Amino acid sequence: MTVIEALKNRRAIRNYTTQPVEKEKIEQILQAATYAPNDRMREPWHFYVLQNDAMKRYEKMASTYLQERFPTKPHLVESSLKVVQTTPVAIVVTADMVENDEDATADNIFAVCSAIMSMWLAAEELGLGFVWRTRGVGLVHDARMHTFIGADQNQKVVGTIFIGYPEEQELKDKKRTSFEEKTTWL
Ligand SMILES: Cc1cc2nc3c(=O)[nH]c(=O)nc-3n(C[C@H](O)[C@H](O)[C@H](O)COP(=O)(O)O)c2cc1C
Repeated sequence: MTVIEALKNRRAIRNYTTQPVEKEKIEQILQAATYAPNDRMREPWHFYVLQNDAMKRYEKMASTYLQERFPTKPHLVESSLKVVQTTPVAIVVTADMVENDEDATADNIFAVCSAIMSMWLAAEELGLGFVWRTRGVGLVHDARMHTFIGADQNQKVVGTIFIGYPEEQELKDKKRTSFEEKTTWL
């Protein structure tokens, strides 16, 4: 598989089989992340891997959050929790924030985004489904996730990654705007 092919094939995969994900594959994905470009080699990422009991604790925390956030939408709460229950592995990725340096902090977040994309492509090559979540059960924008993983004060949660072997499913093509419409040649 060429890089261009992996880029074209890559999709957000949200439904998984019950097949466990081998530790070696999780490690390959984490290793891929560490090759990402990053300013001044700060390597500003950290990965919190959740499986088994940790996923159960995550589900409990997500349940409290979702019920508070969507008190009038029990179906949404239920379907969101099902997602957590049926995901074998989640990886919460943080970026280091640099005290009194907003620009360096932003660059660290950009580097972590690059690392997550590398993880996504590695998962594609390894035959694993992958989605980067921020909203809802992703809990990236809620302090509870930060507390749950035991992150330091200087770490910012950037993504909650869900990984598993993909369930057979037909994915609708997503129309992509051509680069011509998104490009200005100066
Ligand atoms: C920063 C970021 C946040 C995302 N958050 C979510 C999310 O909270 N829930 C979700 O289901 N998908 C999430 N996604 C996945 C996108 O919805 C998905 O990539 C997009 O619909 C394009 O589909 P594709 O990845 O299959 O090409 C996120 C993707 C990115 C890059």
